[in-house]
Amino acid sequence: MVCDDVAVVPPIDPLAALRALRESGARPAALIGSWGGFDALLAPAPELASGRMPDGAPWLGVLGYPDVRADDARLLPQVVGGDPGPLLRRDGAGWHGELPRAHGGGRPWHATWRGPDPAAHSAAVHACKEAIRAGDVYQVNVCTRFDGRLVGDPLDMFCDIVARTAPRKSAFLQGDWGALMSFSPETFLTERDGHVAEHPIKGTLPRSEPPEALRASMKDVAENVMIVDLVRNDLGRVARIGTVRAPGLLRVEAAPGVWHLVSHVTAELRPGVTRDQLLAATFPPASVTGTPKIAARERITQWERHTRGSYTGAVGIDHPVTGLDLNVAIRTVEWAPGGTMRLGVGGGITIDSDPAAEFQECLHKAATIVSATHL
Ligand SMILES: C=C(O[C@@H]1C=C(C(=O)O)C=C[C@H]1O)C(=O)O
Repeated sequence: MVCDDVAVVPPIDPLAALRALRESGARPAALIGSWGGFDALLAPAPELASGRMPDGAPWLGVLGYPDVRADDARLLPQVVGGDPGPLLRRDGAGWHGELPRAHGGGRPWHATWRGPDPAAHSAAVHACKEAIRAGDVYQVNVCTRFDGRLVGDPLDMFCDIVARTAPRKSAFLQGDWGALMSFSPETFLTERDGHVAEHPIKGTLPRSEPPEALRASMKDVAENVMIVDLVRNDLGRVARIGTVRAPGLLRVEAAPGVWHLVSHVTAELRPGVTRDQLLAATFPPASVTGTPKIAARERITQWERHTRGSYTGAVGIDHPVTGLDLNVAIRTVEWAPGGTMRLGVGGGITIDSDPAAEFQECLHKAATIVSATHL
């Protein structure tokens, strides 16, 4: 195609399209990777408001982790969502919807991060192992946090990190309340025509290790299977009897910087189950809480030093063209106007956990985000 100074070619790369939408003055949202049968969904001007949950109408947004520590306030509202409006969608056949005609270039940004406190994390891991020994819990996902500052527009940080790392389920949301940059590899929950699925991840090794080592690790396999059982239990509360299945167990998949073990659990919803009931049965996600779930959530609030915020909640969409499709909001950066950022990291703790190795695993999970600079 021939371009001159004035001719403008519609961008076909979703990240270029996202940047072009910014030039039009709107505050676009984006879901990029694998979402409801599409590899990119762009909402040029979504109507996002604090507190709006999925209720069966078209919805795009974030559901933050519900629990808070009394001494650590949230950075962003717990729930932000609303009507995505017209969606630009890209699949194997190309784009559906009219792409912006503007050209959207990148702008420089600079992020600085302070890492989590190893001693506090280690204390939480020890407390967890004691609780497992006492028979209170079997596994708890124990988390900590990086704190950061961004000079620049979070949209540019999001685009550069997605371009470099291609997470399976990345998402970008923004508003007066702040912004969310989600670089998640994990699908939490999908639903379409009564078919429901969860794809829990549990088991992690850095990409420098051979992937076979993950399937050979008793600890990682046990961690995953415990969470599959919890997911089966969660879905069983809203599924037709006899329909909960685990058709794929312990598959090794590549994610930015790490290998993961991924399992797949499916079910048929009982007729009449509402979005509210489905989320009440399954949210917050099994893989980022622990088992038994209620006990694990109580312990998390005692042992972790930080309110998780959006981290370990879910980001996604509920729409006639995609069905319900939510990620687990891990590898997810919260940004508040002014530049403060938070990035939670954590992992499943079992009786076999070594505190130092668990801390190292947190660093591996964060590495592709906290080491990123403007390209
Ligand atoms: C909690 C995180 O990840 C979760 C814990 C995992 C593990 O323990 O192996 C793997 C994927 C996630 O379900 C995180 O990335 O912060």
